[in-house]
Amino acid sequence: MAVMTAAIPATPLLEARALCFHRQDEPVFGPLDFRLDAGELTLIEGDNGSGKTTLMRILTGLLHAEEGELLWRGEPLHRDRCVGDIVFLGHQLGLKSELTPRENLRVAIGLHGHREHTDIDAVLAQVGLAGYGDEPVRRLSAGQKKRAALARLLLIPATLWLLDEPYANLDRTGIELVNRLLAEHIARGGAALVTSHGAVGFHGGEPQRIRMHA
Ligand SMILES: Nc1ncnc2c1ncn2[C@@H]1O[C@H](COP(=O)(O)OP(=O)(O)OP(=O)(O)O)[C@@H](O)[C@H]1O
Repeated sequence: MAVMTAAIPATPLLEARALCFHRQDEPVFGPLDFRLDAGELTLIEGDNGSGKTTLMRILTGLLHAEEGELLWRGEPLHRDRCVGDIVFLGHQLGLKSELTPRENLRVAIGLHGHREHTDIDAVLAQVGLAGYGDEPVRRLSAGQKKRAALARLLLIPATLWLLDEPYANLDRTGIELVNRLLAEHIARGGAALVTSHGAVGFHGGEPQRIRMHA
């Protein structure tokens, strides 16, 4: 006799259920529902001011959404529980301008851990900063600073990348670099939420989309 077994849906990496955010009682966005699984890339789309950066800040624990649920691996998302597992690259790149890229990367590894089989020199070369590792960050161009921030993504073992306008300030090879890094991250079972006002030339198939509106 054949035994029928119902498929049990796997717990998503990240799930939002009826998530809403208000400022001074004015809605910024929501209710928002989405799920993100390992090996998936999702684009967050919306007009200026629709709440994309706000959502990213909520996901990193910098802001709190009073309404709705946010689950990380099936449990309420708390910053302490996902330190090192979620990394945010926003408009502020999180680099100390007096330190060199190499020193900044050492700090990042010290705070968030070190991904296996990676080293700083190889990663600097990968992002096009070979020869700039020992320059203070303040002497780098905007695009070079962005590349130094992208290098951090490669060195720490985070599963979820939150990238807010990752293509800003990058030239054509930099844009290709972001697309390649995303494709590799997704292929090794990582996940990414990405905002962009430009077209995203992601190589790993058609991404999911979240549309933000108040
Ligand atoms: N620090 C703040 N204090 C008060 N209101 C803010 C603050 N930051 C953002 N807002 C407001 O929250 C709303 C959402 O802003 P947010 O930066 O999340 O939008 P966004 O979709 O990322 O916009 P953009 O596409 O322009 O980057 C906007 O109306 C904005 O004015």
